[in-house]
Amino acid sequence: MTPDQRPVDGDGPDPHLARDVAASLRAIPDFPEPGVLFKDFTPLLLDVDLRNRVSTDVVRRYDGAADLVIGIEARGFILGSVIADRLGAGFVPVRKEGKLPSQTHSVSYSLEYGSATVEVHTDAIQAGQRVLIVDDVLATGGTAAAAVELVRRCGGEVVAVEVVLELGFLRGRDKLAGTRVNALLTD
Ligand SMILES: O=P(O)(O)OC[C@H]1O[C@H](OP(=O)(O)OP(=O)(O)O)[C@H](O)[C@@H]1O
Ligand SMILES: Nc1ncnc2[nH]cnc12
Repeated sequence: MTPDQRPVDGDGPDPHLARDVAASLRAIPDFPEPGVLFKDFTPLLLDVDLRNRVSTDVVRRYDGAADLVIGIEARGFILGSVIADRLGAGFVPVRKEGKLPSQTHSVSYSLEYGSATVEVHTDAIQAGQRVLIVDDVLATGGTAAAAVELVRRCGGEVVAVEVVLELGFLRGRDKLAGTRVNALLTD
């Protein structure tokens, strides 16, 4: 049975997923600037089976519970769109400043290396829609908190923030009080 054919319901948690994801991540010192240990998840994307196990794990948690999935530019687009497909949910890109062509809501924040502004189309999320936010890494929490704020400005309801890796020492969850946060793996 290929990973895509595995049943979602009744298929219990994947007991070795966190271990296998941890083994696939690559740590690059001093990227993108001195002092940052960058966790690179591109090896995970190369591994078809592992990538499918990650999305299966997320889909199992939110099957029927989300109308939309947000992926945050750029790395959040990759798993976010796969998960949206498998949930049968619409996909909403949250993009860095100036990239979305129509009217936007906009939130600025700081992260482990620098600061940024993210935007969403004002008409992408309708009032009351249930929105799952997907990204690869939760570090300081600035990016995820900005995405939560964008959903609220549109009148949507945040179901949860789902990430592959949480850098616990940066205490990103502190910026997400009241929001369900799930990480496959915490460092
Ligand atoms: O919790 P935070 O401190 O906000 O950091 C987490 C964010 O940092 C990375 O994105 P980055 O802005 O580097 O953009 P990229 O996905 O385009 O590489 C990562 O993909 C998260 O979105
Ligand atoms: N240390 C880190 N590795 C990968 N992505 C990140 N985003 C913010 N901090 C990061």
